[in-house]
Amino acid sequence: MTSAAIVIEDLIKCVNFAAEKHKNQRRKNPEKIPYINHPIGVAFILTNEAKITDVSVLHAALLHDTVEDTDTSFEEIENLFGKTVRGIVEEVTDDKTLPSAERKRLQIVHAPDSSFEAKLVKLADKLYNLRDLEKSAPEGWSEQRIQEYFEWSRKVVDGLRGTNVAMEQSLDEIFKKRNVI
Ligand SMILES: Nc1nc2c(ncn2[C@@H]2O[C@H](COP(=O)(O)OP(=O)(O)O)[C@@H](OP(=O)(O)OP(=O)(O)O)[C@H]2O)c(=O)[nH]1
Ligand SMILES: [Mn+2]
Repeated sequence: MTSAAIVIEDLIKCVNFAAEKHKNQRRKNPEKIPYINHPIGVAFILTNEAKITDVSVLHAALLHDTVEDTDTSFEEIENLFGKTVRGIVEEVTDDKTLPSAERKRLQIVHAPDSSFEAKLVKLADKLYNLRDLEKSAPEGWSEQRIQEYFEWSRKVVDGLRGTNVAMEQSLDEIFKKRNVI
């Protein structure tokens, strides 16, 4: 097989793995979109808008919520996709045993110390989620909760800057529209 064929085969294996893991989950918005649309959309922002070709980053984008939100373990990811991908996924995974407010605080604190690869995944994750929020918010979210998510995201993104011009510009336009500047 050519190296291009190996890369494609590995990426399809990864999309399939993420789809299996998220198969019973839906997004929280009223449309109940399949959860897998989110990790695929994050990977697509990275290829299409951020012009990222680092395959480990694309794998990590596809897998970024599997440990946080499904029964997937870091060992499983390492066995199937290698140590580099495992490392990036570990960096972008919140500790779900902590209360939500503490997880949110830690995202702000840890953002500047993240690797370049993890920062790329985090920027794309935030961009996808903020665009999603602009379209239709999760059921039960008040205007205040939506605004707080924008304000918190701004603080996380501030710690991720200097990583990718295209994504940071798109995020800044969203923050400006929301008066979070
Ligand atoms: N905007 C939006 N978000 C949804 C929807 N369905 C699920 N989510 C997920 O919910 C998370 C944001 O909701 P919160 O209530 O703030 O998060 P929490 O569960 O971690 O406390 C995001 O997690 P995450 O991807 O891990 O990112 P992060 O917010 O933890 O950085 C996002 O992917 C939806 O319909 N719209
Ligand atoms: Mn996510």
